[in-house]
Amino acid sequence: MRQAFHGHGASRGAALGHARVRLPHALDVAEEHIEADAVESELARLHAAIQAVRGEMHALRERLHGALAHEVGEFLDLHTLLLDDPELLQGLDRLIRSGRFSADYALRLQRDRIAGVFEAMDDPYFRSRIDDIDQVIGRIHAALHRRDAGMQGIAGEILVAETVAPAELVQLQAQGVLAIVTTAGSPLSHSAILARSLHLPMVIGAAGALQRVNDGDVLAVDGSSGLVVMEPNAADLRAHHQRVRVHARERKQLNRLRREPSRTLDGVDIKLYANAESREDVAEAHAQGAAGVGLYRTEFLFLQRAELPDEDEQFRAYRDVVLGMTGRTVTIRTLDLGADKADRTGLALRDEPNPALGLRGVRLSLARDGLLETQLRALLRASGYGPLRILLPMISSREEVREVRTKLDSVARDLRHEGHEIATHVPLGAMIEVPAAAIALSGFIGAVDFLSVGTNDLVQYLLAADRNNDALGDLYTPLHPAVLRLLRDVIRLANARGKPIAVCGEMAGDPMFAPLLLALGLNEFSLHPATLLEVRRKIRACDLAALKARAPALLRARDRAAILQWMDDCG
Ligand SMILES: C=C(OP(=O)(O)O)C(=O)O
Repeated sequence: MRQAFHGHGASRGAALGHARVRLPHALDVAEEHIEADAVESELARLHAAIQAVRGEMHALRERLHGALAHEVGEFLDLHTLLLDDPELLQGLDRLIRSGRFSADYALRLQRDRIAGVFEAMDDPYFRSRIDDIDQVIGRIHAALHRRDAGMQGIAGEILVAETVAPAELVQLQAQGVLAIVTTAGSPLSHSAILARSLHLPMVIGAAGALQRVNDGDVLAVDGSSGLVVMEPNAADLRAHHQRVRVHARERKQLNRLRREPSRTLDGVDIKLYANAESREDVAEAHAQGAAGVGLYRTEFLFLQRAELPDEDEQFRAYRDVVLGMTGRTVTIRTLDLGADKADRTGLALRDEPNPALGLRGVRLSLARDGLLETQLRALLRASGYGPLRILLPMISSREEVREVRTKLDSVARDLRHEGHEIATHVPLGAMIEVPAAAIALSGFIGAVDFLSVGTNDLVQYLLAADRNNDALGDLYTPLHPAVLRLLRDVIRLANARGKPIAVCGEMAGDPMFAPLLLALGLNEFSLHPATLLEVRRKIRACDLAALKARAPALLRARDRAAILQWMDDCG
């Protein structure tokens, strides 16, 4: 019987196909004992399963590159850590050896024990990690029964689940899943962001779908409006086919925008730069007609390896980005390790009590002998090949900018002395992501050449809401009056002082935020190339003067609902 579910459209695109339902993970295994002489073979079965999961995760990581390697890699690292956790492994062995439990039941006992510890913690971050434990244990359980935890045979089907982890999303896409429908989660979650960059249709928060939909039911999914129809009737099918036609036409039209300017209806050119962290991203940025690279994340060079890249290796990487953009400006951010960007080089501290507030970004670069100098040397050498700007992460004070500036000048003198060809002026900019930097900007704006607002971190620090904690749901959002007012102040000051300013957080890559950012006076965006054309299309439909006239109403908004209303009114 026809039934409709309404969720949030998290990633555009329409899909029609059979449902594959995955009920929330519950290891519903009854208590099961084994004979004494079966202990060794049960242990061997378990160890083989764990080994198979390690192999699966390794293979998954090998398939990742570019932004995916960074975004999904974090989750894979966490899952690998959990998989190698001695307490988990020894606990399982103990339960099988001494308790004579089957491997399945031992897994269930260990899952419940670890989840119990996490559930009892006050810290919502740890509570939210139970999902990761379930995924790791679920993978081992699937491997014990030689099933693929990534749901084999899902090609051409639509997954209906409570949530889907980012790492899984990549695997599901590789397996040919048509679309994803979840009953929980937020459109700003990592998985939603990832689905958008993978162009995989996704609806989030389709309440009731798990209770009503069964394997094999036919679903029509609209990733734009968030509508999911089970057993669609003739009218639904017509609507679906119409959506597919519209979507195909839109893609075609979008592709035509590659060579068009990002110009508002009233003729103002807006610069759309790309965020990148790999050769592939740079090539895509170039192909989509980005004005340049607005944020090149150099962490990519330092992650997933034990030894530091030396000056020459860094130089070659930065030079290739500059060459790849054929004369368009390239903005390279100095190392932003620490907090959620964990490394294996031993540079970042391991056990900080509060890593997001710890030794990260420029603080780490300044604290480690020679680290910044080596990177600045490599960057300045690359500046001999085309326009390059240097961007500093996690700036919170004037002193930090000055310290880097002094080092930059001294490194430039040395390089010239050594006979290197470097640009006469390499602009130095600061990320505005720490509220203190935003508030005290007037005190150091004179010391920088440009600014880039990292809204991902700015929002987390301003609202005291961890960006990686899905349990916080709507609390982590740019749709807060404090965020908008701070953005307005920072953009206004930069514009008044003639300093170029971009927003380079996820917010800039979501077309729905474009009118709001334009109203606040922003002229430059830096975003993942996957959504660049959609943002360009949105900008081309905006009347900048009209939006600016409505900015006071936006800034008067007292809550999220009022901001959303403003966004609705302004299209
Ligand atoms: C772009 C940003 O930096 P990160 O690489 O930490 O997401 C940001 O914080 O908005």
